[in-house]
Amino acid sequence: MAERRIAFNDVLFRDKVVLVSGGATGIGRALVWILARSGARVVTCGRSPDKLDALRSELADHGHEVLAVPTDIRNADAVAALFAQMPERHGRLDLLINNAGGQFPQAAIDMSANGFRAVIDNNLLGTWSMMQTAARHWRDTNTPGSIVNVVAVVDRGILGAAHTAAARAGVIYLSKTVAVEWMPLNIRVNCVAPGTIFTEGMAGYPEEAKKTFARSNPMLRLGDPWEIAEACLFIGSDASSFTTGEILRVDGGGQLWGEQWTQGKPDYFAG
Ligand SMILES: CCCCCCCCCCC/C=C/C(=O)SCCNC(=O)CCNC(=O)[C@H](O)C(C)(C)COP(=O)(O)OP(=O)(O)OC[C@H]1O[C@@H](n2cnc3c(N)ncnc32)[C@H](O)[C@@H]1OP(=O)(O)O
Ligand SMILES: NC(=O)C1=CN([C@@H]2O[C@H](COP(=O)(O)OP(=O)(O)OC[C@H]3O[C@@H](n4cnc5c(N)ncnc54)[C@H](OP(=O)(O)O)[C@@H]3O)[C@@H](O)[C@H]2O)C=CC1
Repeated sequence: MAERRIAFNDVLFRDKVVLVSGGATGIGRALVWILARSGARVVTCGRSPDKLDALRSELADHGHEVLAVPTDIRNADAVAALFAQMPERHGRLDLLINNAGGQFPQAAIDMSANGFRAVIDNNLLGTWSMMQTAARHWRDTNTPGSIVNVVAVVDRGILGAAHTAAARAGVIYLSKTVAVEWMPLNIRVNCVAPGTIFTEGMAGYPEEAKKTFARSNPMLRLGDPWEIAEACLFIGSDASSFTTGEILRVDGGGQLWGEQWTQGKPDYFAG
């Protein structure tokens, strides 16, 4: 990531302040790298201080300074404290990328109330807390802003992940709604929906399921975190200044052809 080619020039983000949630691993880590190398001042957060320390030192080894603040996006006080640090450190915020999230694969019929709630809390309520806090900051400082929410391709549901399908659909329709409500505040709100992307997050999925992930799209391969990061850069930046309320699917065509079973394909559908 220190060397990889970037599709955009290095002017787009020079001196912009960008907050990326969940930046220590996977797609978030690619985002932090690409933004830092594009000249942005990057702030990130996550629950694990150890993972954030590792990220910070990896970037520092290549001359990039990143502010990484342990924060659980489900905790409203922690989110407020995170946002309070930014003006102090960087003077402003230009772009928020809500990438933090996660779920576990399980048949909907077996989900406990608490398990379902945990995923809604993380992906819908946590993301909303970040969105609203950012919007209030931009309103109160009378400055423009841009939000990118990393969601998922929910058009055909997400088999074996009903909780996250519900949460991501919630984020998509929240985004469409506030894209209009917040336009008078000069805030754009868009979503990037990754297909199946090879990240650390895959560790929690059964081997049987993982063997089939490449067949979730007509390219017959997994996506790469960098491919999602570049899409976020495009839609979050001035390169897409006339775009708001949009969902950019980056899934190798998976919304058109392919199957994704997070728990493996049941016998009923086999053959
Ligand atoms: C986004 C769409 C993806 C679609 C699928 C794509 C398929 C291929 C993708 C492979 C690549 C990865 C995709 C990713 O999304 S990667 C991101 C994955 N990363 C993570 O999921 C990590 C973050 N996840 C979590 O932190 C947790 O899973 C979560 C937030 C959901 C819960 O955290 P919390 O700390 O609140 O959890 P608790 O331990 O307190 O448990 C709360 C209840 O949830 C139940 N639970 C938790 N884990 C499981 C499990 N593995 N199986 C069943 N139930 C689980 C837990 O039992 C609690 O409920 P109860 O009190 O009733 O027991
Ligand atoms: N990979 C894929 O195929 C797909 C991924 N996505 C979504 O893209 C995003 C990134 O996924 P990916 O990179 O694969 O997964 P990872 O698990 O690698 O990354 C998720 C990051 O979010 C952080 N995080 C999770 N919950 C919280 C929380 N409550 N507060 C703060 N940080 C949190 C994690 O750090 P920590 O555990 O330290 O908090 C972690 O660094 C997620 O929202 C994911 O669901 C969507 C579709 C497909």
